[in-house]
Amino acid sequence: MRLAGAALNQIPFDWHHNLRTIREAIEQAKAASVDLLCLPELCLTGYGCEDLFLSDWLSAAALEYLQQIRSWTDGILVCVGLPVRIDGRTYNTTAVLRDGEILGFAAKQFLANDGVHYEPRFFNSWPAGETTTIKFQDEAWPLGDLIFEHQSVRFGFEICEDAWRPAADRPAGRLMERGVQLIVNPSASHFAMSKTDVRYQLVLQASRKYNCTYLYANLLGNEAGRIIYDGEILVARNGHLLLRNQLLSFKEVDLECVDVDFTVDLPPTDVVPLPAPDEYRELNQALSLALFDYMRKARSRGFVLSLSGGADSCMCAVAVAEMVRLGTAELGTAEFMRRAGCFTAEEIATLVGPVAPVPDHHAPGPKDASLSLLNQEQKSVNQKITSRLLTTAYQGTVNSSDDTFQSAKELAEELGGIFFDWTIDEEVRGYVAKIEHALDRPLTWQTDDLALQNIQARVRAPGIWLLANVQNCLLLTTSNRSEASVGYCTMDGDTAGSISPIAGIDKDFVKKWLRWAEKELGYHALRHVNALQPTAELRPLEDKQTDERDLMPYVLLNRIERLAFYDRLSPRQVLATLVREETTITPEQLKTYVRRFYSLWARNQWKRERYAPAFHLDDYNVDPRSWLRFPILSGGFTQELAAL
Ligand SMILES: Nc1ncnc2c1ncn2[C@@H]1O[C@H](COP(=O)(O)OP(=O)(O)OC[C@H]2O[C@@H]([n+]3cccc(C(=O)O)c3)[C@H](O)[C@@H]2O)[C@@H](O)[C@H]1O
Ligand SMILES: Nc1ncnc2c1ncn2[C@@H]1O[C@H](COP(=O)(O)OP(=O)(O)OP(=O)(O)O)[C@@H](O)[C@H]1O
Ligand SMILES: NC(=O)CC[C@H](N)C(=O)O
Repeated sequence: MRLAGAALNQIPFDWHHNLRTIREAIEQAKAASVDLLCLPELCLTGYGCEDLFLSDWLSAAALEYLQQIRSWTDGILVCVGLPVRIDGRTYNTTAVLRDGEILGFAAKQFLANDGVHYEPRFFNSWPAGETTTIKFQDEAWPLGDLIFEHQSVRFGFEICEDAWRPAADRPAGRLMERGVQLIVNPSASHFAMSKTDVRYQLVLQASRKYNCTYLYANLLGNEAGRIIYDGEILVARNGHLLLRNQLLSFKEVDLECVDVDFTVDLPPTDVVPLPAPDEYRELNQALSLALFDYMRKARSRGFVLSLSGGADSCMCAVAVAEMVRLGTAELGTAEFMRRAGCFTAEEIATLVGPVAPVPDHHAPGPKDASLSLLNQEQKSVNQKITSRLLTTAYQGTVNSSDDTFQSAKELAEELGGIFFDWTIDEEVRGYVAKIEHALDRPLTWQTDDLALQNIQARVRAPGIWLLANVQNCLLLTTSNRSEASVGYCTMDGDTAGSISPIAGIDKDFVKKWLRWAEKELGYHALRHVNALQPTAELRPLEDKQTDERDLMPYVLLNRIERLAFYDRLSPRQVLATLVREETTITPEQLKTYVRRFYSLWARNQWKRERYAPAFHLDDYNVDPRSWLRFPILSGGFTQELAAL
């Protein structure tokens, strides 16, 4: 039997788009003589419809649209994910279609309720062993804990989270008792660095443990704004890996197939581990794809960035250039520009000649392209595209240094982005003078340190917003997770913007990634920033302000953050862990850092609530709208910290 999975890049309740990609996948599968095709979880509506899943109309519309898909399934069995609402309860299901008929709906039994997932808010879990009937017009179909048969192969479902539960709970064991040979898993499993390894083990070990064939297909791309899907497709049999695709493709449909002969036994084998994932490369691909999808789905014309020459803004700039490099390498220049949605046919023709009307489904995947050196011609084409998609500005003050200016200017030139440079001292002086006049006293660094820092960061916002508005672009804000944790940012100043691409990753990782990008991606201009200490450059230069002097070493900040909010330890436990781990810092100093972290954390929840939408990239983040909820007003750990 020829099995296929198709990763789809969907958009919440964009029926036209979602049906088009589903149809495209089915057509590709038919052309490849596929017998059974698995599409991702909830691919008909999109996974990220949020509270709309609670409305009657969304599921009703999905069932209507499912009827259109029936006629595309002649000669093939297709699994299509959609919500079904029965008696005011919504179930997360996969419809099984064949030869124009709906055979039934398998329903998800375990709902994802951790990290970025809030499924129990929208869905009800389906009880194991039960079935019901749903009616539509004059037809009725079974729904629930079902098994199916195709070409004499019995198969059943685990829908995403179903497979992440302990062996005693998950459906697989019960499916085996019912004689199933194939488990199909349609998923919407969010990207996080290194997560592919966990998924690989899950699928391979299940195929081994249950002595079965396991077919897994994930969603693809930045579906709804924050969460990225890597489009992983896996097929395993009795511990053998039969198929694993390139992840994080820029294609809308990534179909992969493999033949399995169910009439012949395959002796079980121990699972061969994957090589350790390269997180720098993974992040590069995920960030590039996330930006591309966000830009085109928001119907924007590119990005504007206040480029300080420091680590955070340099990383954001490189990410846009990498979006162009990886996207053109996989899709080809013309198709990349067409999909970006903001280039005219004339612009595309000028850069690449006559536009190819049909995308090439067999173009190499992102892995092939990610680290290969570009020829000079493609490099120059990419720079021209980047000049349309990235506008940057250095906005200096008397506190800015030549080092950061050079870093910003050279990087923008190397990437091909537009670079402007102006100073904001006049505006800062204007505001300060107004307030001095109003208060009838001078503002000084001795009395008004933070306020004088913040006004500089804020004065940078209106100009860069104006530039973004006139160009119809998204303003990138450069905050990282470490800054977000301790509120080391000026609200409505350097937080101003419409997306925060790197707010999910910590500052230490940002610095390491930039060193990797200089060496592996060959961006030589990064040598400047890689030689700099992170600094806000908001105090007079002779003050030698650095982030780590204001706060604490970033590695330590990151460790405290993880212990406190990923491992969920108490302040006392965090301190005890640090004292055990850190041999070069005194316990008294560690106590100061722990106290500083927790008080800044609690005081700055309101800032995290106001960050621009951020991508989920690491195994956790501090965004209250995706991973980590925390009260805005609280006791602030006062007693816990006093007791340390
Ligand atoms: N719970 C709450 N809900 C709502 N608002 C609350 C609040 N608690 C305080 N506030 C208000 O917050 C305001 C203070 O916040 P805000 O004005 O943002 O400023 P603030 O947090 O006081 O200071 C900003 C910090 O970020 C650092 N910074 C700024 C800019 C750039 C960089 C860099 O790394 O480049 C670093 C700077 O060195 C300083 O340490 C006050 O007006 C206060 O009333
Ligand atoms: N001179 C400047 N010109 C333009 N933008 C600036 C300037 N200084 C600060 N900014 C903006 O404010 C943001 C916050 O500054 P921050 O210091 O946190 O980041 P960074 O300068 O990119 O990195 P680092 O902290 O490593 O120096 C910058 O990323 C940038 O968008
Ligand atoms: N959609 C889901 O059920 C996803 C949950 C699963 N734990 C994952 O992260 O992949």
